[in-house]
Amino acid sequence: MPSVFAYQSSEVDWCEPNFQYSQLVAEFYNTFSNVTFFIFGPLMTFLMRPYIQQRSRYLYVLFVLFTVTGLFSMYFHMTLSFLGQMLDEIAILWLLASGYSIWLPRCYFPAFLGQNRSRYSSLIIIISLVSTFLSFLRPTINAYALNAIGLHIIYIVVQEYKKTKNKELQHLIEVSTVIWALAFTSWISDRLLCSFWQWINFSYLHSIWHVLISFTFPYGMVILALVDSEYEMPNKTLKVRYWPRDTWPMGLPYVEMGDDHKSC
Ligand SMILES: CCCCCCCC/C=C\CCCCCCCC(=O)N[C@@H](CO)[C@H](O)/C=C/CCCCCCCCCCCCC
Ligand SMILES: [Ca+2]
Ligand SMILES: [Zn+2]
Repeated sequence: MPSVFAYQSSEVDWCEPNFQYSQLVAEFYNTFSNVTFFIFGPLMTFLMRPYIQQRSRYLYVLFVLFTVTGLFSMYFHMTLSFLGQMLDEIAILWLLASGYSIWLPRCYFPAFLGQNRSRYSSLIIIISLVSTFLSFLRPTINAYALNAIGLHIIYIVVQEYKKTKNKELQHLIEVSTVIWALAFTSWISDRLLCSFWQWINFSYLHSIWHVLISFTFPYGMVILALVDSEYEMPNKTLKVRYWPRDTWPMGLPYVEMGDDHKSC
């Protein structure tokens, strides 16, 4: 039984040919396409810190986990080791869990919890701990399970799209859902259609997944903050801004705290 640290000790191997450019980097493009995680993670943390300090400092955990996920994904693709795979997938699990515990609107809580967020968060922690142990039983299905959670997040967001009258929120949901759909299509194509992609000598879809899914993070943070504020901070206004300039045709969305509504 090879060591969990050993190169290619994971049962998962992506479509990109291995060790094409270096004996130290198994999948070159899949390794370095994670760089956007190291840009968006710290940048979004900096841009959204006024919101984080008003809403919940636990959001720093989510933002840090996003950056750490990119680091573990880089290590995973560099080595294709079992340790790399598990670090990557467990980081994603806890990233999603932190988002669920802070931002899932109470109306989606299981009925037996009532509207009690602290009891709900305790349930999320228990489920995440159990899932962490279960992830070692059939590691090859972990990523599919994590994508199924992603699909649930999209479902929640689409339900909120139907409820809201906020045109800017609707636009952000439309854009992020298209980005996520393109990302997931790239991910599943790399997994299931690798022989075709290798035949046409284009086996870089998983690298495209990394870049596209990293873009869902800024959009996801803004969407969930706007949705959450309608339920949890109805008297506060959030302003959507775009980095580096609002006036630029393309930019990274983030939220700023607006002036409080003074209820008379
Ligand atoms: C109410 C719930 C709030 C939850 C908010 C969470 C938002 C998280 C946003 C982005 C997370 C990106 C994580 C990407 C993982 C990158 C590492 C990677 O590629 N790992 C692969 C191996 O290298 C592995 O095979 C991937 C496994 C699948 C990961 C599934 C992630 C689901 C992300 C769902 C994003 C929904 C965004 C919704 C936008 C409105
Ligand atoms: Ca490979
Ligand atoms: Zn990857």
